[in-house]
Amino acid sequence: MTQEMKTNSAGTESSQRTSSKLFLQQRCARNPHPEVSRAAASDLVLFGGLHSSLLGTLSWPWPATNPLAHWTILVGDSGVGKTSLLVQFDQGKFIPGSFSATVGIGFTNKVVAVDGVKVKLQIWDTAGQERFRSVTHAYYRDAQALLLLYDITSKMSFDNIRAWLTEIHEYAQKDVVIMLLGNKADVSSERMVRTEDGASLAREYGVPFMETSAKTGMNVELAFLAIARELKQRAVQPPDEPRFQIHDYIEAQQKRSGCCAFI
Ligand SMILES: Nc1nc2c(ncn2[C@@H]2O[C@H](COP(=O)(O)OP(=O)(O)OP(=O)(O)O)[C@@H](O)[C@H]2O)c(=O)[nH]1
Repeated sequence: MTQEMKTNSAGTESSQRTSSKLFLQQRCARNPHPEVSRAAASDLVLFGGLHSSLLGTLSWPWPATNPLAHWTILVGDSGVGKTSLLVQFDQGKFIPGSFSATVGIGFTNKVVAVDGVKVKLQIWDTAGQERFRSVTHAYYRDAQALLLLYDITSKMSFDNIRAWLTEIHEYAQKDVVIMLLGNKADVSSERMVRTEDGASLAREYGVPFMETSAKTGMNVELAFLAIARELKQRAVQPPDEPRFQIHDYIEAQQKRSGCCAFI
C-alpha cells in the first residue's frame, strides 16, 4: 500500500478519506486543553512534513466533520490492518503491497442502511505507531464506537490489547461501544493467536469479538454493520422496546452465513 493510499482520498461518492488537518485546527480553537492543543499541533507538524505532492492530491474543499455522523475509531498496533479493513469496507477491495504506516489520522464518511434507515458513520483511521498516540487519545473522548484490532499472526499485537483497553477506559466515554477484531484471519499458516484466546479476552472485558480478514473481506461488513446497528438503536430506540443486543446480533448473522463468531 502506498503512502498516498494511507493518507489521501479514497474518492467515492458516499465516502471521503482525508487528512484531519482542518479538523485539528478547529479542535484547537474550541478546545483550549493543552494536551489536545499539543497533540493537534504535533499532528499538523507531521502532516506538514509530508511530501507536497501528497498534499496536492488531497481533495479540496476539505470535507468538514459531520456532526450528525456516528464517530467510530479504528485502533490497534501499527500494521494490524486498520487502514486495510477500512478500505475493504469502504471500497470492497484489498490493496496488497509493501506496508506504509499511517501518518496522523484520517477519516472516511460512510452511509449504511439499517432496517431501511440511513446511518452515517464517520470512521477515523488512527496511526498505530507509538509516536502518534497522543493524537489518538484526543479523539477517544468523542468516539461512540471503537474497533480494536490485533493481528492473529502477531502475538505482540494481541498482548498489547490489554494496554489498549486500559487507554480506552481512561480516555473514552464510559458507554463507548468496543469491538475486538482479530484481523488477518486469512493467513492461517502464520497464526500466532488462537481464536479461543481472542474470544476469551473479549469475554473477560465483555466486548464482542470476531476474526476478520481485510484481504478476503471476511466479517468486515458485519463488524461495521453491527456497530452501525448498535449506534442507531441507541440514538432512536423507544425506552419501552427491548435493548438491541450486539452479541446476539453478531452470533445470529454468523450462523446465517455459516461462519464463526466467538463472543
Ligand atoms: N494477509 C493479510 N494482510 C493484511 C490484512 N490486513 C492488512 N494486511 C497487510 O498488513 C499490512 C499493514 O496493514 P495496514 O492496513 O497498513 O495496517 P495499519 O493497522 O493501518 O497500520 P498503521 O497505519 O501503521 O497503524 C499491509 O501490508 C497490509 O497489506 C489481512 O487481513 N490479511
